[in-house]
Amino acid sequence: MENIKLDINKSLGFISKDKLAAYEPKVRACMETLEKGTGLGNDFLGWLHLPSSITKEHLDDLKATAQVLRENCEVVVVAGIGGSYLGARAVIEAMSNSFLWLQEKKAGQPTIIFAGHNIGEDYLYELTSFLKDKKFGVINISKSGTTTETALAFRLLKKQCEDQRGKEMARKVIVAVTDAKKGAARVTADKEGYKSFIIPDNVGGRFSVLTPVGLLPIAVAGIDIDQLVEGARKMEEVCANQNMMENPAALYAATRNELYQNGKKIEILVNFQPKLHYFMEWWKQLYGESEGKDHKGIYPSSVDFSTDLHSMGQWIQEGERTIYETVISVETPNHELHVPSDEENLDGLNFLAGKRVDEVNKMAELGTQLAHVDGGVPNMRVSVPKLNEYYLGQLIYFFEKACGISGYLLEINPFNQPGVEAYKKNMFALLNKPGYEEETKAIQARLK
Ligand SMILES: O=P(O)(O)OC[C@H]1O[C@H](O)[C@H](O)[C@@H](O)[C@@H]1O
Repeated sequence: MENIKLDINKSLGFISKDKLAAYEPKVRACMETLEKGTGLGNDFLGWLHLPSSITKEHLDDLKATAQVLRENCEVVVVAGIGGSYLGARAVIEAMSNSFLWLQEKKAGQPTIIFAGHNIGEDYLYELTSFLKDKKFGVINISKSGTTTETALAFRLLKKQCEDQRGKEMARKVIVAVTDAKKGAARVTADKEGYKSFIIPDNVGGRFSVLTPVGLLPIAVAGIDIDQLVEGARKMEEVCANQNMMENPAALYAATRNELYQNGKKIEILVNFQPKLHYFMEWWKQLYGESEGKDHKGIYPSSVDFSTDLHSMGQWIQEGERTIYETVISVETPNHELHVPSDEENLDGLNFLAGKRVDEVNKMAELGTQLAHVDGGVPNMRVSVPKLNEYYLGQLIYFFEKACGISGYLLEINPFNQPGVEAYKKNMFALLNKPGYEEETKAIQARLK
């Protein structure tokens, strides 16, 4: 079977080949640091050999729990934020029919809804109203078990589920994914007797999609988690290659760092398949939280093409030249659709008649690549044979491994996120959270 492939040719006009080649020993050293666990953040390396260490028993346990939710729920609400929801959402949206939510519901195929990733009162009001006559379940996902957004949504959902379905059924259809010992989510799960899964200590949120954080909701959505893990396993093998040119993660890490050294401060991840929108969101957290430190780091951004060519295309073509693009290109769509011919040709589209829609999309992709490279935007391309679980698994591991290497190349700790606490501290102080009395006083004084 083929693998995903990285093509950096269209970046080489912007960086020196020799300088890129000089990354080989550095990249190898970063890979060794990861393997030996001798670098910064080395207590968060559980993701590195995660795919190859997942057992069949673990997958069976996840699938059995998913089945309980599938059999007993019309709707399953996945409560989580950041790394505790983006991976699941990325895979579920990539693998689901775009119009699933409008289709007639099938028994045993619950609708998946996400919550706990915002504090929008209208969002939560509308969600709880929608759930009023629904047989729903909840997967409460939080590594720390104390994240305000998620805890707040879960408080509402738990009560509603118990009120509507009774304590006993609620116990069956509420599942927790959290730390083994710490946090309020663990305390609640143990006290209420919920089925729970553990997020390993050494896997940070943004690297946790292949733990129950991602695997459970993905399995509930009816998506093949065996294949997802299988694809990741394959990439774990491919990305262990010491030869930089044969290791896509190493090559991607080296190329983006050399682009960065040449003033390309912003990476735009591009898709030409709207189903990949949330995959980009997952990727943004992975790279943004990992690399944005010590006043360094490429800013990860994303666009959905061709949609955003009609909104952001101008900026990308002619704006400040601090950007480069990484395109995720799906080689073959899962369905076939041809452009019909029309005798009258009123719309003038007969030049496309008989072509597959994807042929038009691919020419948009090629035309965009040529235009943007001409406009001074370096381009990398990750080609994906098909949009399926196996290749999504490959993509996930490829980007994770590259992120670890890239962070070490940048000489930061890619596995912590101290900056995220700043807003939380202020919010807790403003809300008079017990334990924040001093901060409350200080912040009130600032606001006078
Ligand atoms: O899983 P949780 O502990 O609820 O955390 C959810 C998310 O929020 C935090 O603020 C972190 O910045 C993220 O890395 C994390 O993924």
